[in-house]
Amino acid sequence: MSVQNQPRIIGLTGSIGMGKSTIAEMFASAGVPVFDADAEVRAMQVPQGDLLEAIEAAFPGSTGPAGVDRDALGQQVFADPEALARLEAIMHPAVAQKRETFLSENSGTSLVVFDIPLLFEKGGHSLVDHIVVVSAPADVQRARVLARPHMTTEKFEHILSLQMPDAEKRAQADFVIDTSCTLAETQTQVERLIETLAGKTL
Ligand SMILES: CC(C)(COP(=O)(O)OP(=O)(O)OC[C@H]1O[C@@H](n2cnc3c(N)ncnc32)[C@H](O)[C@@H]1O)[C@@H](O)C(=O)NCCC(=O)NCCS
Ligand SMILES: Nc1ncnc2c1ncn2[C@@H]1O[C@H](COP(=O)(O)OP(=O)(O)OP(=O)(O)O)[C@@H](O)[C@H]1O
Repeated sequence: MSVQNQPRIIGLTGSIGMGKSTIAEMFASAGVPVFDADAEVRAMQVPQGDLLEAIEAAFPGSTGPAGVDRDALGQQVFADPEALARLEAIMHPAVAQKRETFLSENSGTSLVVFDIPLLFEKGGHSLVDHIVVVSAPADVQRARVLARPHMTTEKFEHILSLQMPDAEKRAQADFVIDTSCTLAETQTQVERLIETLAGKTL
């Protein structure tokens, strides 16, 4: 939670394919600094990335000249809860450290966003002041995800089963942004939300 001289923190989350990354970009273009947990994960998995060695040690053969082979590692860990927990134990403390650095770099700002896909699942909701859940009807979500390369119905359904159901996320949200409308309409929802939160006292 924010303390004096710390920015107010918006926790931005949502299940696979709901439009969270798109909304995060809208916050960033409105001038609100965004901490992107997924981008930090990816940055630590490229060649020379901070965690390449640790990942190779835990998952032999999962890295190469192009860094972590995310498709292959994804297939392995999404199929095996113990392996996923092992990967998370490597990634999450490192992401937490990057988040602290981001906060100290933005200590003069009034509002920041933590874009964290697994905000509820991993207890990150206790770190933030306002929870924003990005949501869309299940059929819209499914169509978006199945249109992605390397995605199958089985993989989509399995990832969904690892995530808290959308209805539960919405029930715990302070604000819900619906993305089943046009991008322009979503943009308006984001701008209104920033106005609301900028004027709000905790
Ligand atoms: C396993 C990896 C390599 C697969 O990469 P890939 O590019 O194939 O998939 P991507 O990252 O786009 O994830 C696809 C979907 O799965 C979800 N997902 C990712 N990690 C997890 C997880 N640990 N538990 C549940 N869902 C997850 C994402 O939110 C997304 O909706 C990658 O997801 C990873 O390194 N995950 C572990 C780190 C992590 O927990 N990240 C979450 C943010 S801290
Ligand atoms: N009104 C809308 N708001 C947001 N996204 C929309 C909207 N209409 C269509 N889309 C499209 O839906 C897709 C949402 O993908 P996005 O990567 O933002 O989802 P995500 O929730 O971050 O997914 P993941 O959890 O898998 O990373 C994008 O291709 C985006 O252009």
